[in-house]
Amino acid sequence: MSAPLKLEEAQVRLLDLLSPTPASPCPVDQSARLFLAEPVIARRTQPPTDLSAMDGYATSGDGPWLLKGESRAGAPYDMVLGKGDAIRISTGAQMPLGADAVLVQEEAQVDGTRLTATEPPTARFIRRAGLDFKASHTLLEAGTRMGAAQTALARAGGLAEVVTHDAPRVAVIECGDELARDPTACEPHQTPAVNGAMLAAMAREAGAQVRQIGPVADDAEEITRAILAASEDAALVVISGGASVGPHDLVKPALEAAGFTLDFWRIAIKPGKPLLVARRAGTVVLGLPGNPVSSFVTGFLFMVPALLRMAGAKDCLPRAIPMLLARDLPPGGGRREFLRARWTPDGLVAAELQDSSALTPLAQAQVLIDRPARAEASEAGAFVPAFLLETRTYA
Ligand SMILES: Nc1nc2c(c(=O)[nH]1)N[C@H]1C(S)=C(S)[C@@H](COP(=O)(O)OP(=O)(O)OC[C@H]3O[C@@H](n4cnc5c(N)ncnc54)[C@H](O)[C@@H]3O)O[C@H]1N2
Ligand code: MOO
Repeated sequence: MSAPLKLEEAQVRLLDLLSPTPASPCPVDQSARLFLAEPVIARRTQPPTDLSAMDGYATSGDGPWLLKGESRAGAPYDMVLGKGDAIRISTGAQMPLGADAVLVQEEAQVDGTRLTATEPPTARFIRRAGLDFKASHTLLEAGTRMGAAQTALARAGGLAEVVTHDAPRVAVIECGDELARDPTACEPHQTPAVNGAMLAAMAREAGAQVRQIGPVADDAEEITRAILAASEDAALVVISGGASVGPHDLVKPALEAAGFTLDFWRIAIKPGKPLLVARRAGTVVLGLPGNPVSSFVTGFLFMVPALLRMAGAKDCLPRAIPMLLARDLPPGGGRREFLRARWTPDGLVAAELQDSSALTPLAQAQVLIDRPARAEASEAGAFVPAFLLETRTYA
């Protein structure tokens, strides 16, 4: 049995087996959550001309000024201002030719057509043409995830369509004789099936189309059939449970029977050690350990990055950020550990209960603390690397 792989090595091995989905044009307004297959290039300059950043008066030269007219957003003043001239102007309206400053309304005094100022007008309140971007500039690179701000930028750049990768398809299988599909009808010898729904929710959040299969019994033939059915239309098949060493952990023999080759098995992290990756032609199977928290953590560290790779993301792996500890942490164990922690206004508080079956602390956690193997104790006030669970830390 080979030694468990280092986390980062295993992540790269998995990502290297996967490729992005095909690309197709998509209306900008419907592109949220998809990843760009081609860069977004500006078709226009923004702003296209100098604009006023304030409500007030566009002025030319020194005052007092003679008021000549008005420039409103959408209705510009189309004559040239001479020295000593001014016009009324609104925020976002075009500066007329010849104007060199803006006098804000609060500092203006108007008497008929005569304008005077309590403070001098300033060019700081002019938004210069091209301040935001110029035509032909790259606004968004390929591999960027579209969201609210990116939609706004692409539209401002004059685009109605962008080219995005199709949403990846993933099948999620859960196995175990003890799993009750219906949580309201769970016998004492059973446990409600949670991993399928949990992983499906994570995958949907990552932008994937999900097919959920199971619960499947601990039976090698049934698992083989489920894997074959799942791989018909999904390039990634995620199986939870049955990945360990017990006599009922049948995912490995089932994969072999379905014609898959094991790429690696076991990684040096807690929870999540007995993770496996196998492949056959264009299909990759990611086998996650059955303990629900192990499935969640490895879903976060492996499944979501895999889906992001398929979705065409530039950066697929989550990035840890240094975060302040609100409470002391005891020394780390022999395996690199991902601790469930709450992110309070005082800093991070790791859950007391770190058992890989315990869903209560998981559901209360906003953060996973990345604790190195054999870490020394850390004191409150120290910074530790941590992953935010519910943000766009991936891309
Ligand atoms: N002798 C050893 N035993 C175990 C080892 C080991 O190295 N040597 N590793 C342990 C570790 S670490 C983990 S993690 C688990 C993983 O085991 P499996 O992937 O085979 O998972 P199962 O045995 O099928 O289930 C474990 C546990 O989780 C519950 N479970 C499974 N699937 C679901 C689901 N879909 N919904 C809810 N709960 C689920 C299951 O009932 C078990 O309680 O192995 C250790 N053992
Ligand atoms: O690695 Mo297991 O996932 O510790 O519980």
